[in-house]
Amino acid sequence: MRANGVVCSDALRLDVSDPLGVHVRAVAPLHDGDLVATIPRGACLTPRTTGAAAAIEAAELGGCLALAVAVMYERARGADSPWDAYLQMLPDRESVPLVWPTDEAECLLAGTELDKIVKQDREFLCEDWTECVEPLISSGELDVDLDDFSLEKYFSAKTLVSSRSFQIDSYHGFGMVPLADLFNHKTDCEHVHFTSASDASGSDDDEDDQSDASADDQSTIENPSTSPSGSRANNEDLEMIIVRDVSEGEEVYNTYGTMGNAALLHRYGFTELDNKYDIVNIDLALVTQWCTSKFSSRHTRARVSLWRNLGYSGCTSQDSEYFEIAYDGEPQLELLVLLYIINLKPDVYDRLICVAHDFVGDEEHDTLSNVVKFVEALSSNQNSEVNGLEKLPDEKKLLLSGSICSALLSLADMREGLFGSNTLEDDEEKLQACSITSERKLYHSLVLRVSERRILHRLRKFASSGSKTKKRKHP
Ligand SMILES: C[S@@+](CC[C@H](N)C(=O)[O-])C[C@H]1O[C@@H](n2cnc3c(N)ncnc32)[C@H](O)[C@@H]1O
Repeated sequence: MRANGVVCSDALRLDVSDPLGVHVRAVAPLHDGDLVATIPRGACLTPRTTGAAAAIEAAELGGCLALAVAVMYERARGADSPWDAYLQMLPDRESVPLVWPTDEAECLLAGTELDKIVKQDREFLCEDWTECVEPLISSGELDVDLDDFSLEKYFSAKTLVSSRSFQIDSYHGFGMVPLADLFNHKTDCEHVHFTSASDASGSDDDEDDQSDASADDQSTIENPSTSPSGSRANNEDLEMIIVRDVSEGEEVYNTYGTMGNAALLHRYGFTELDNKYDIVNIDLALVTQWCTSKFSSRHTRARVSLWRNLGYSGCTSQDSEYFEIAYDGEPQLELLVLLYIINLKPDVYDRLICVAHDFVGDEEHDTLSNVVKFVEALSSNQNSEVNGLEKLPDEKKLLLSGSICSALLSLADMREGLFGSNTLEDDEEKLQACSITSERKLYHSLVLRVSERRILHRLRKFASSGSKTKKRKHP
């Protein structure tokens, strides 16, 4: 296999028999360390290598937006494009939720981590198109037809960029890499790595690209050595190297990173059953909603404020703040601390706010240790608990009082309520009956729903076991 200077080992074969997409297979056994492909950087389609490079630079387009414009431009050039043969091999678009019919996406993703994100992506991409793409084409600088750069074509190009681009190096930024993008993904079991002999890949373009539908965990080329970001091109070829033995006939997998199902579906349009990197999030807004249903709004505001003054916060993205629940159902420590503070008795809370500032330590667990010790010392049942606190073997266990566990159970119910009125078992049955080939969108959205609901189930188990093993009256 040779094209545009791309060289690929004869030991690899492209299997195109699957309607769901191509697979790369080994024709002969491959061994750890084998070099299976070299790809000149100039063969990659990037904002620097495209014929539209000057216009893209003049318009100051960056990151994935610039790459999507490059893809649309080279597609519009047809046979005149040096990437014509490569582009002809690509699907028109990847079936990621961004391009699912709006009603269908809304219905299939309801309650999942992608529910809000996909709606936001659409809004941001429409803004990008109106503010950047349309003016660039209307300026006439590229001498192309606006139809080739329509909003629909922009969305399609974005799906290819999200599912097939790599961050090449600091000079090229994101690019489409022929051949390297033929390998499918397998979590933690990949056979091949994409590497460059040198140069830094640390472009910060993606940080500027707020509208990127997939800025999470962008595929990056591994660099054994790194050098400071530069503005000149590195001419060394990119390489694909075997990192795990492959038997003859076996599919050769790459890895797109360690991603949960929401990220995989968002960016690539597929999911994996039992993906240990799955998480489900609980928004801070849901916690405050629960809190105001039990206490007053004033109580809620004051307790969140104390939690913040102690140096805590949730994870943030776009305009939301949230807490992660891990695959095994364990909640993020910050959520437990917030629930702990919410549940403090008024007199304990009043004493704590006076000294909170002094309790903020360099390490998260120092702050927690200080707070818990202080609260325990004020509590009537201090004897049995204070001794155990000296070593702080596990901060999370310390926080699992009956009231916090019951708060977690309520939050699990509220989060589950976002999925609608059917049950996890209903979704599991639907998934069993669903075809991955003919009902692809339904299948992957059900895997996502089931994965997230199983985590909530494990959160309930976590909370129930916590409240059983630790019958404490405090706080
Ligand atoms: C970089 S391309 C890989 C090559 C691709 N199979 C093709 O047909 O050209 C990424 C796309 O391949 C598909 N894909 C990759 N890994 C997959 C997997 N483990 N299960 C299902 N689809 C996968 C998804 O459609 C994804 O968007």
